[in-house]
Amino acid sequence: MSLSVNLLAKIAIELQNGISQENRFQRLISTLREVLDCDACALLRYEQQQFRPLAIDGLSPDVLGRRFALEAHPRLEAIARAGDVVRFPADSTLPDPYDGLIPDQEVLKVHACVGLPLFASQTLIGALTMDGMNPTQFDTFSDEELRLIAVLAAGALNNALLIEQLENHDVLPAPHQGSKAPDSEMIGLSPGMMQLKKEIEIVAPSDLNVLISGETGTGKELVARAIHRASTRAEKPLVYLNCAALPESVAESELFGHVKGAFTGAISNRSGKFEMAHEGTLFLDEIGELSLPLQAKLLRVLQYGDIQRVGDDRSLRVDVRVLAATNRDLKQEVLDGNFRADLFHRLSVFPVSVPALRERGDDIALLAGFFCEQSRQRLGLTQVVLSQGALQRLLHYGWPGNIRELEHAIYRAIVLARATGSGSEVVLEPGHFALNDPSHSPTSLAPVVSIQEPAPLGLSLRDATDDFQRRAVRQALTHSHGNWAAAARELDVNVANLHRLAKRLGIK
Ligand SMILES: Nc1ncnc2c1ncn2[C@@H]1O[C@H](COP(=O)(O)OP(=O)(O)OP(=O)(O)O)[C@@H](O)[C@H]1O
Repeated sequence: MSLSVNLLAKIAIELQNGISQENRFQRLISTLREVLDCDACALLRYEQQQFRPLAIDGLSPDVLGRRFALEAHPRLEAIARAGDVVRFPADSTLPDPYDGLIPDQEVLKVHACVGLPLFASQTLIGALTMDGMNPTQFDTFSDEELRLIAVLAAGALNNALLIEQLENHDVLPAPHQGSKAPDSEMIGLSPGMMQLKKEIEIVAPSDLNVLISGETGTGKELVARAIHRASTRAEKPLVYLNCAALPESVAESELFGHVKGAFTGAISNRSGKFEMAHEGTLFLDEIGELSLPLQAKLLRVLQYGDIQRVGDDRSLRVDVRVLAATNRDLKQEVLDGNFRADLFHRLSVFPVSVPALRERGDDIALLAGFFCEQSRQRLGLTQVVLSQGALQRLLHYGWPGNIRELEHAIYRAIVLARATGSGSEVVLEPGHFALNDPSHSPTSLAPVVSIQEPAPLGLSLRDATDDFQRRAVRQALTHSHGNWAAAARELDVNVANLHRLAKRLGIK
């Protein structure tokens, strides 16, 4: 079958109809899959040397969260470089980015594969990929016909992107709104995440202080980065300070700096985080851990916009936007007398709440795909596939440690699967995930695991050490009913160090 005028007209009309719809990309891809009779079809956006799936049909849901770096995917690189229709030979040995990701096709052997680069004013903006299990599936379509589809799809994609920009009120991208760095992209399409992204867009260009709340590991730091990146201060520094890891003795100097001789050890003048963040943004992580005396000093800066270095009488004016994050219920902390009400109101001019992973539905699949692809590259593997069983397991787990826990779980599962399997293609099965808490409630603690159990075989020394430390910390937290100070005493470590360690291990 070749494309009749009627079929081409159908594609054009469907594309046009879909443009203003929210699911515009999905409509585009479903029409193409039907008309071209593909087994799998994807529309990818090209940005910063990587392809990002915008819509997929016939592919595993986690593909939507994967990011395909050009350098790591020779087929996609060929499409990006070609400038025209690319028909891969059915027996091509170039690895296929969708190998193992088409349901019921565990291994993509001989198959038909066509890639269409999409251009707007000679700039590559995306690609369409089509896969068919019948090696001759696309032979009936001429290059001319496929080119026509590419032109129609490129037009639709470009229009949709323009509409998106207009809806976001940025007709032309301002310099400070440059594309996000690939490693700080916020993955997620669930209603909660879409709402959060909207709120970030609204608040970023204002100069308001923002209080970002959410459970541990939900991505509060990522939200802070996104706000800074989309603000008028983007070209200036974003300075980070974790209030939980701040020993009381040096906290004031860390925040406001000190002058030479202010205290023993102050051998020279030193600027604090506020000065470093001048004209930029200061991100105060775990603000709920700040002591009451320091809260009073912070409030002063927010009120009057000046600071005093420790040991100095003079005031320095600073222009800093403060973003603060907490996983505590700060309102409750105010009621309990642990947090100043006036500071709370100053910080939470615009409160933003980051949803827990268990409330994000299918985002779990997207994030799992994102971390599979990230770990695949990190470990130099050819392919990492999430089996249906494993995906179901992830979807039904409570994720008390949220995205950080998912990220670590995927990485650990891949290391395990690699150690027990052979070759560089890894399939993650439910057994590779040690998730013990399917009925998580927000107050439940991490599962109790005996630290006597040996580490799983096949882990590197570093992974085995991490595994042991993770168990020890969890056990101490269980004994202390979640009281970090008591857990730190049991483990004989400093509480700030324990917070840091737990964060690195994905426990908090
Ligand atoms: N939407 C997301 N897409 C991709 N990665 C994410 C997303 N949200 C969080 N992450 C990743 O999860 C990890 C934890 O995120 P982050 O440190 O921002 O969480 P947090 O809420 O600040 O945690 P804590 O309360 O412990 O400080 C990071 O590696 C981050 O890159």
